[in-house]
Amino acid sequence: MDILIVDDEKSIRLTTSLALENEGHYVETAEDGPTALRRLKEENFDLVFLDLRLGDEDGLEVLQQILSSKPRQLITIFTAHASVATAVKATQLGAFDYLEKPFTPDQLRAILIKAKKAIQTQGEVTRLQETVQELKSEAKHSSPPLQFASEDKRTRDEFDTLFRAAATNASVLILGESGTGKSVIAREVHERSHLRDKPFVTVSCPSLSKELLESVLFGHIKGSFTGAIRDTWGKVHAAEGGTLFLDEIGELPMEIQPKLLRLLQEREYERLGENKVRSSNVRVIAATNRDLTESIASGDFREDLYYRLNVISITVPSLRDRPADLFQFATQYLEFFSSQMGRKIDGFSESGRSALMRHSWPGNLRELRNAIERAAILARGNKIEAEDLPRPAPLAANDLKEKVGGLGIGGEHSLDEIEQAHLGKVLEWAPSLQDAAAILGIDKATLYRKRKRFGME
Ligand SMILES: Nc1ncnc2c1ncn2[C@@H]1O[C@H](COP(=O)(O)OP(=O)(O)OP(=O)(O)O)[C@@H](O)[C@H]1O
Repeated sequence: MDILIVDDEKSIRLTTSLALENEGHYVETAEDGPTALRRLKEENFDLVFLDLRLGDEDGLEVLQQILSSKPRQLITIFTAHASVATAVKATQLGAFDYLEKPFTPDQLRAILIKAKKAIQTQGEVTRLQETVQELKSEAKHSSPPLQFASEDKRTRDEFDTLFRAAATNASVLILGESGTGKSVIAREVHERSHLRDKPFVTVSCPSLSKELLESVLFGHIKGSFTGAIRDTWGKVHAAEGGTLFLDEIGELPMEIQPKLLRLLQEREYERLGENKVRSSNVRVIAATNRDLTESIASGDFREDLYYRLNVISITVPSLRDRPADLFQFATQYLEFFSSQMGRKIDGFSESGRSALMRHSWPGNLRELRNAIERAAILARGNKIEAEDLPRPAPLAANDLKEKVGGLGIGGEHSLDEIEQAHLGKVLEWAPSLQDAAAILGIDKATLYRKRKRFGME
C-alpha cells in the first residue's frame, strides 16, 4: 500500500514509517496539515495516518479538509489523547479507524489488514457502479425511447396530475390494463422526483409465496422460518430514503396488508421473527391492473390500505382508448427497431396503417412494441404492410352492436342503415379522417364519397 503519515513528532514519523516499510509498504511523511494536503493533491495514497494534535493545528480540521477533496480517502487517526468522545467525533466526520499512541506492531498490522479489506470492497463497489452504469446505458440503447407526451386529452390530464405530484412524498397508485406502461411510469415518477439519486426498488407482489413475500419486503432474522439460515434485510430497508414500487398490489395477500398499512401510516415495520420496531422513510408507488374497488367489495383488499395508497391515483388509458397516440407510438417503435436492424423502412403503407388502427391491442404498448419489432424483421418491402402485423380479431357481435350505436346486427335493418351508423360512430372517435378511413379499411376518397352520400359532411 502507499501510505502517508501526518504527525508533528519526528520520532513517531520515523518509527511508524520504519515499521510500515518493513511490512513492504511505500511510506511518505508530512509534519503538518498543509504539507499533507499538498501531497494528497499531487498523489493518491491508499491510507493516511493522521495525528489529532499537529502542533497548533487541529487534526479534526485537517481530516475534514482531506475528506472534502477526497471523500473516499481512508484515514486512521493517531492520538495520544484517546477518549471515546474524540474517537466518535473522528469517525462521525468520516475517519476510517482510530489508533491510540503508543501502539504495538500488532495493532498497526491489524489496521493495515482492515484497510486492505476496505480498499478491496471499495474497488468492488466502484466496479459494480461502473457495471450498473454500462448496463443502464445498454438498456437505454436496446429499448425504444419512452414517450409521455400524448395527443389524447384524458391521458395528458392524468400524466399531468401525476408528474406534478412526483416531487412530493405522496403515495401513488397507478391503475391500468396490463402492458399500458405502469412500471415504466412508476420509474418515471421516481426519476422526476427529489428522490432520483436514491434507490428505486421493485417488489412484484404475486411472484412469491406469502411467507417469502413478507420476508422479501421486511427482512427476517435467523431461524424465523425453515430455511432462514441468516438474518436478512428486506426491500423496505434497501429502498430507504428512496422509492419502493409495489407491482401488482392487487395480489398482496390479506395477511401482509396490515403490515403495509403500518408502514404507510406509522412509517414502522418489523423484520420477520424479530420484536424490534424499525422506522422507515420510503415513498411508496403501487400499481395494479385489478379493479381494487371490486377487490374491496369481495373482501380481498382492505379499504383503509386502498385509501392510504390512493393519495394520488391515475388510470393509464388502454391503447385502444388513445387512438391518437397509437400511430405515434408505432412510428417511434418502427424507427427504433428498423435502425437497430440496419433496415430502411419508410413507415406504414395504407393497408398497414389500417391494420394498426383496426387491431384492438389487448396487450397495449407491450403488444404493440413486440408486433412492430416483429414487423421490422419480417417486412419484405420498404413499408410495413397489413400482412406484417397481427390480424385484427373479428369484432364480437356485442362489440359491433355497441359500435353501431344500438342497431342490432342481424335485425331488421338495411345494409345502408348499418353502414351509416357505423360510419358515424367511427367518425366520432377516430382522431382524423385519414385514421377513420384506415379503421374502416377504405381509402380517403371513398370515405369522402360515403360521407357525402349519407349527408355527414
Ligand atoms: N411511455 C412509454 N413509451 C414507450 N414505450 C412504453 C412506454 N410505457 C411502456 N412502454 C412499453 O411497454 C412495455 C410494457 O410496459 P410496462 O411493463 O410498464 O407495463 P405494465 O402496465 O406495468 O404491465 P403489467 O401490468 O403487465 O406489469 C415496456 O417494456 C415498453 O416497451
